[in-house]
Amino acid sequence: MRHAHSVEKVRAAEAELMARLPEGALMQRAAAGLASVCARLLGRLYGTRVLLLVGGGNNGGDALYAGARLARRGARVTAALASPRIHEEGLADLRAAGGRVLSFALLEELLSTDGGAVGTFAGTDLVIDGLTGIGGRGALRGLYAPLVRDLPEDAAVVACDVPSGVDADTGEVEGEAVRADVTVTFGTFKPGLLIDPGASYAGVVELVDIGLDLPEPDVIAHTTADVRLPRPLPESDKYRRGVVGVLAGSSEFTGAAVLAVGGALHGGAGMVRFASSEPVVELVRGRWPEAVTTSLPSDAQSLEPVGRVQAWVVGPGLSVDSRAHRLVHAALESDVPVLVDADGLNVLAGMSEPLRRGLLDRAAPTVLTPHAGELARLLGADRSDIEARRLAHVRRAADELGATVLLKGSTTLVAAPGAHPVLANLTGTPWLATAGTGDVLSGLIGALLAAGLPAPEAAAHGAHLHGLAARLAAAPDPALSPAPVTAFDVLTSLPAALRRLPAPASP
Ligand SMILES: NC(=O)C1=CN([C@@H]2O[C@H](COP(=O)(O)OP(=O)(O)OC[C@H]3O[C@@H](n4cnc5c(N)ncnc54)[C@H](OP(=O)(O)O)[C@@H]3O)[C@@H](O)[C@H]2O)[C@@H](O)CC1
Ligand SMILES: [K+]
Repeated sequence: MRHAHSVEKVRAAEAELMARLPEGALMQRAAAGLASVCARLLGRLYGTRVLLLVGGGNNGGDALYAGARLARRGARVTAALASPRIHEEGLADLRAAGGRVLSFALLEELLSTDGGAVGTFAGTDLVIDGLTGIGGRGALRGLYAPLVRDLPEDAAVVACDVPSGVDADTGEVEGEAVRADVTVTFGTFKPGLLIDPGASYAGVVELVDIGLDLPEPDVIAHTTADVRLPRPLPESDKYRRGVVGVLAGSSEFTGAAVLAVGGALHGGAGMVRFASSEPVVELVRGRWPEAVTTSLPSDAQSLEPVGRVQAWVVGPGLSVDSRAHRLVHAALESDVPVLVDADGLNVLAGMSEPLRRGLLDRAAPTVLTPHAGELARLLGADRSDIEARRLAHVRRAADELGATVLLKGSTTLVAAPGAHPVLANLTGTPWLATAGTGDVLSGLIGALLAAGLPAPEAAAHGAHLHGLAARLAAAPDPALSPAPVTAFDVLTSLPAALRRLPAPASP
């Protein structure tokens, strides 16, 4: 499990530790960790060319001390000073170790010429980015932005703590930011390293322990070893493994129903009950004879004819007409966990606030699985604002809507109401950005809810498995390059993804 803490918590833990350590000891721990990762990446240090991007804060200090360590082992180190104020002891140490310095004035002049710094930096083997760390705020200013634009293309880039230009707390990137191959982060992950767009700038993240004593994390991310599902016992019958009810599809959209039912079946449901209008039912029955189906008349008021279920999935391809409204109402008025997706969310977004609040105020858990556009409609917010500030919005949505909210995206986030850590799913892949994959996900999470998993876990584990399945579908053989996948490929790769999980936990 990866833990990430807010800047505020990191600063408090640092202050507490620094009070007990000799002056500068913590920075030396950070610099030693950074230098050792760089040395490992370079393999041979003697004669290699290292460029330090040095900002005006302690992040720059880390880079200078790490550069001095590399210089003492034979590397040719140059520090580009991007601020008129520089960590003095760090700079003195680099000079003492034989490092070269490109002063602020010279750098300013260089960056203002036509070719910028590109020519001067040519031949660099490794760049250490020490412009901003947890103290970085907003778009890069001054020399920082043009410097980042002029980085040598062939060099490996190692970010110190956080890629400069990425907001450590949120992953927001305003304008320019360093694209790192590796980020060496200190003490704990920062939320911005796990959440896009920041996560996509961080490359491989290496954690260096500097001895911080940290409280509860703000964001967590699972590895596959953390995804533990209940084990079906020898005496488990289909009811104990969980019966999922799927309410999906309309005359306009039929495929979503097939995919959602398939997601539930491949996700390990003991049984899937499916209900919709007759033509959709026929299609689902044709593809999944194992599903138990019910044709509902368009004016059906109750879900009683469908039979007893342990969780409902409502929404994929449902349309937003009066029938869709009745089905969403009926599912949410039940006493079992409900997942609302796609058109189900649009139905909720179209309701008056008091009506929606009343429906979502239920004893059993509710999971909502919007993408940014659907969440924007639900919260009355701007889609681009949701994309840029995903963490804040998913937290707010969970609290305001009183439900577990899974916000889809290249890093899918899961938040539950209250002060719990938000989960960032790291298995996502661009291959998942294709029509119908969301329908598979809703069926899959429905199966996990029906199996009795708490809502946040069902959503988190569902997202993990779904991403893993997409990766396996895109590249079944890791030696081959990945190929585009369809939602159906993701569906049929779910069993392979499930086989990668650790041995299931006993209930
Ligand atoms: N504390 C500790 O014990 C330890 C801390 N450690 C290290 O310290 C780092 C935190 O250091 P920090 O607090 O000095 O902040 P930092 O990230 O260097 O940034 C501040 C500088 O950046 C500038 N700046 C900001 N935004 C900017 C922008 N958009 N565009 C341009 N400039 C911008 C800002 O300028 P100003 O706003 O003051 O003009 C200021 O000069 C942390 O990430 C870790 O690496 C480790 O050694 C372990 C021990
Ligand atoms: K940095």
